[in-house]
Amino acid sequence: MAERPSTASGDRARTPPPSDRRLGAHASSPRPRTKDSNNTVCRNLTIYGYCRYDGKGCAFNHDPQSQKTGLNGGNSLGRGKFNVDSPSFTPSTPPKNIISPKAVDAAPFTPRAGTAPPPMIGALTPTPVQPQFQDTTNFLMPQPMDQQQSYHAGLQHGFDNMGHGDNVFSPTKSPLCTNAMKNAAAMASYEYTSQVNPYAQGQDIFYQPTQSTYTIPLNYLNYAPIAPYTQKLLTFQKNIHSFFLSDNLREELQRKSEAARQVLHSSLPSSLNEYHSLVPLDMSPQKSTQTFGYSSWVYKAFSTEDAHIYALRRIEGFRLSNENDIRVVQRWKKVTSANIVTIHNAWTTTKFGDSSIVFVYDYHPLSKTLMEAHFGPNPIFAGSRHVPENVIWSYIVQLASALKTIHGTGLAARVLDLSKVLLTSKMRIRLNCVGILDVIASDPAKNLTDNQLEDFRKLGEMMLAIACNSPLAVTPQNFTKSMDYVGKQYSSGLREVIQSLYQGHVKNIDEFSKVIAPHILQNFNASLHSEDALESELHKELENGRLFRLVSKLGFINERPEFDHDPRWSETGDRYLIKLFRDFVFHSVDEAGHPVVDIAHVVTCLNKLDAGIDEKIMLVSRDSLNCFVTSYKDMKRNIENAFQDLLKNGRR
Ligand SMILES: Nc1ncnc2c1ncn2[C@@H]1O[C@H](COP(=O)(O)OP(=O)(O)OP(=O)(O)O)[C@@H](O)[C@H]1O
Repeated sequence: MAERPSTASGDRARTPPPSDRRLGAHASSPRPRTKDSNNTVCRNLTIYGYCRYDGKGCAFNHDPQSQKTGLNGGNSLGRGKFNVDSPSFTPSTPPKNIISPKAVDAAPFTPRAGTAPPPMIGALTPTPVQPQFQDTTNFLMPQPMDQQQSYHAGLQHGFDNMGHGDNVFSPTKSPLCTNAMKNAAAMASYEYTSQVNPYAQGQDIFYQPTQSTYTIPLNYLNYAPIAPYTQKLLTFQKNIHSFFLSDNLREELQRKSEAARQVLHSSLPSSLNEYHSLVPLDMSPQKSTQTFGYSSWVYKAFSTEDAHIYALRRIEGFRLSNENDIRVVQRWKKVTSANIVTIHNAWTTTKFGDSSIVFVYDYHPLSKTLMEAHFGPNPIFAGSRHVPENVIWSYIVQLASALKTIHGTGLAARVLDLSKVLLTSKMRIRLNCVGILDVIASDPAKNLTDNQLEDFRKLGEMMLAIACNSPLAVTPQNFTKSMDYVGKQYSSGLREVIQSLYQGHVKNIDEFSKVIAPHILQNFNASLHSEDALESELHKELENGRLFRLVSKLGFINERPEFDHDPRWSETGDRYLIKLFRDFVFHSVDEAGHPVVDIAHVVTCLNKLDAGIDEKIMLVSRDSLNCFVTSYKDMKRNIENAFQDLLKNGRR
């Protein structure tokens, strides 16, 4: 058997459509039959002027003479019976129905259905097929393609390979797939057409197009998962996790969402400025005045201005003596860093029955302070003998990043303390309560440089406490013992960094950044990995959102009670097919009549429907007496028409 030409240069024209390869060698090939091909001028000559497979297996006619003389009618070059040299056409008898000149005054034609595509008669009228068609061998034979179709399919197939090469949704290969499904899928003849542009049907309220034209019909709707791939599966293997957000991430997000929406009836003020529904976040009964010199309280609250959730920190019993002190908040508002909890506002209030000052910060649900995370009742590294070194480096790098921003703005953090650093998600920390001390304890005697040096010293103290797993390790009398412990458990690099921070040898953030540069790069790499993983997760949900909209459409259309008595709604025409299609997608049964619950099948069908591909499907009536052969493309149009009908009468 001559080898089939298939190159990237356009000769792919004769590459069989995917269905051929998928269905095996017995499926008929779209290659031209020898008898016809001898006479048919090779299309590559027409397009490229030559055929690189001339004499190497291409079965078409490559004789330039035959093109000139119009062999086979010469129609492939437009030089057949009728061409530019033909004499002009004069009818031998005058036409009977001549259009009257009055027709010029006729009203212009306005299509009733707006821009909706014209219905295809064949598709609107389902053709009952007798049950003997269940002999699927009939369907295994794809229609022979003419040269034009073949060329088109070749191009389309080449394009399709870009995003769909692995055929991840081939139901015929799915291990979960039943024979009933396989039969239906085997009937498929994949002839992707260039007309399918799912976003170009401007009537769809779910897919409002932003651009009206595409030069290439991009097939956006084929599912193509992106790296990183957590599991190595074969192309035909799929599991439920490949379609949805991972369980752990989903649970974490759900729990955060639940915490954010929590409300509580309490004796707290019902509102503070534009904030309402206060929920206390500070559960510890002991109030320490160590950081601010005052007791502080934290509440979650909703804003009436933007409906976002914020954390309000109240400093109890503070009386503002100088109005200018609060202005520094404006400077702090401009300090934006991924490692700082952003401050938004501050004002004084007497609503708590005393004179307090309230600072507004971003709210990070379910966050813990480093003090709670490492020394609270459920420490995060309870199982291990000491905190892993990479965790401590990550803390150092993140807090150095916060200090770089703060010091670079001409400010000092002044709140580096284990109880003022929030762990907002895994290994992700943010410096909290920035700006408070500049308002309530402005100290003109201490200049900015002193405060910045103090920031480094405090950072050293925090890291020493975490490395030794004890807040008491930082006292001057324990220092030598603590450093010995760090020297034994961790690398000399970490020991030196902690020691120089603690002893005040670090003078500025740029110098310090150079010392920890290798760890900054390591952290940067880790955060890019994490970003990739999250993007991959996001990508899965993107597909699900689209499919959910499609399922919603089906739900809107099927089994509408108000049309129950209208036989035209669900038992005839398009809607009947939609109903059967719904059965095909969701209500499949295996050979023994048992329900098939296979989400891979559902996702596959919905993706194909959304893409509106030409693949054929067989829909069987519920009494099994009739079968209908239709295509996803027709189903897509039917559903769209039915949905548009609903919209015409309904309220949105
Ligand atoms: N911006 C915020 N978003 C979400 N939760 C926060 C925020 N700020 C603080 N919290 C939470 O509120 C709780 C109390 O925080 P706080 O800073 O008062 O710690 P603390 O250990 O009680 O300190 P102190 O003893 O100084 O009051 C902590 O569990 C913390 O996670």
